Amino acid sequence: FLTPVQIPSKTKLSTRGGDDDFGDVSLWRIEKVDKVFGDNADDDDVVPSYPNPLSQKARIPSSWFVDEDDAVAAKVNVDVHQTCIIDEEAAAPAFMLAGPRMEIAFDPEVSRAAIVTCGGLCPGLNTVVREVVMCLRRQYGVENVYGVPEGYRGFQSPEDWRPLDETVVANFHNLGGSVLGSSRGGYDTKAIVDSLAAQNINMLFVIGGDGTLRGAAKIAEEVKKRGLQISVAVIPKTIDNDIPLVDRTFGFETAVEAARDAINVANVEAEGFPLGLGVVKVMGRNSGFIAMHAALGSRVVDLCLVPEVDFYLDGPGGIVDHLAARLLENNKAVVVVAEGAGQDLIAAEQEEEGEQVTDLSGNVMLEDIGRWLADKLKTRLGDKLQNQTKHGDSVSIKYIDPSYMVRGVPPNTADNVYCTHLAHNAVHGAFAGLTSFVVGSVNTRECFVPTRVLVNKRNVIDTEHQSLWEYVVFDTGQPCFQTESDDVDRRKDITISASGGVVLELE
Ligand SMILES: Nc1ncnc2c1ncn2[C@@H]1O[C@H](COP(=O)(O)OP(=O)(O)OP(=O)(O)O)[C@@H](O)[C@H]1O
Ligand SMILES: O=P(O)(O)OC[C@H]1O[C@](O)(CO)[C@@H](O)[C@@H]1O
Ligand SMILES: [Mg+2]
Repeated sequence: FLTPVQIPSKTKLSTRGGDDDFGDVSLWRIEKVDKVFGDNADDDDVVPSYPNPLSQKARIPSSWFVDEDDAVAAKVNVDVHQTCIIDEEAAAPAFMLAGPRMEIAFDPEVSRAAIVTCGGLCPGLNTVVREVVMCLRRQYGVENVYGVPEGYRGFQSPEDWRPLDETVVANFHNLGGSVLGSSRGGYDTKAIVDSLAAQNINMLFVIGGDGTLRGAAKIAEEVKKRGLQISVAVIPKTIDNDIPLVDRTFGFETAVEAARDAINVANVEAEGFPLGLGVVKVMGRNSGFIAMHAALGSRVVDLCLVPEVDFYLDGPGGIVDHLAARLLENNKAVVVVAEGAGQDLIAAEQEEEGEQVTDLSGNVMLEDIGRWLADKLKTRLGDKLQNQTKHGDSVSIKYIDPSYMVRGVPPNTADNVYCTHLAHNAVHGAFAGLTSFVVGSVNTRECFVPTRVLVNKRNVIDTEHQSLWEYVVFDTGQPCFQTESDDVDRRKDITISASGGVVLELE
């Protein structure tokens, strides 16, 4: 599946020296997603082909259709002297460009599709469902589209599946939460594929986060093992933005706006009281993107704590000194703490290592860093600032945990537009006969990323390169807790995700 794109040997390529003629080199390798009808040459012969109904519509220009080898480069920073990659190993993958193909692999008249929403609720879930239905029915003429209720476990009760059409979903894009319902746990590969086969489904659209994606990869694998022709398309969803490689997940920006509102209230409270200290805890599980973006967006934050950067309370360079100085200087301060930050500090205080509590999906439940931090700061700053002010004020802590307020809201316009891109391209990918792919924006271009490239990886804040995190440290003036890691080659290592993230390999 690694088809190097050969450039004619006479192509002149500027390079840092040596002769200009490299002979045949691969400019990049295109990561091709799996095909529903088999991924080796013999199967290609049997891949059915139908004209895309879109191409029958007079007003659609042929330029709207995408060719097989159109791709999106995953790496955006390359060494300025190197305009092509000679060493195959160094070659960054490029991902297949999303979009409609002139020829499609499924007959729309007999296609039957299922849509499922899994994991935590997220602004935009219903918009994706709406747009998958609209694209299937209006652009491809598919009659039978079903909504699977309550996440993966809904496959076990096909009698509860909801027929979806343009009328049913008309107002979905204005609704928060999931009209179909979601859940955690309840995953059973065999039961899911049995149900897909029994209901003659040939396209499955899975909307979920990192956990859902792991499940979808297993479904696609089982489908392939059984020789079934079912396309499994994943639309990545999570307010945490912890899906790697893609620029962002839908719902994230809406959640950031809601978190920013909570931070602004904390600032109002902090400004309204002598030595007011606003402390805000925000969701994001093991990544700090919501905290980082909301802190930057509000511009009133003196300290932003994220899971990716360890911090300490006491002593030189600790957060207590930093906040004490800010409170004495401005008579107020605001702290944003991501819910996954500081878990090591809480664990260090617990006598014996407790049994890790997990949710129904196996996610480790987090300790409440917000309350823990507010309590610690109240005592430490109380002592430190005692009698430091004219009226002998002590610190006045205003603790805000917006919790589900950041994800239960309807999607903002930017997320609704993004959901439309993702949903329609998931349908185009399925009709192209592709499977086990995640549709997402990489360097602002929608493409199909093979699910296998994303499984067991997490998008985390990039604290090593010129990225958003640097602006946080500049803007808040907070202690920079990172040690200088000199083994980072700043030129070649890149930030793939536009939200200032890099890929963390999970063990
Ligand atoms: N490794 C796995 N294999 C199969 N299914 C999984 C796996 N991990 C999670 N799932 C299933 O995927 C679904 C969603 O997972 P999870 O609850 O972790 O939410 P998520 O998809 O990560 O979304 P979010 O992070 O936004 O909550 C659940 O039904 C869960 O059982
Ligand atoms: O929905 P639950 O099970 O309460 O889980 C909350 C978690 O879900 C998320 O909203 C999405 O993963 C996290 O940010 C948060 O920690
Ligand atoms: Mg998750």
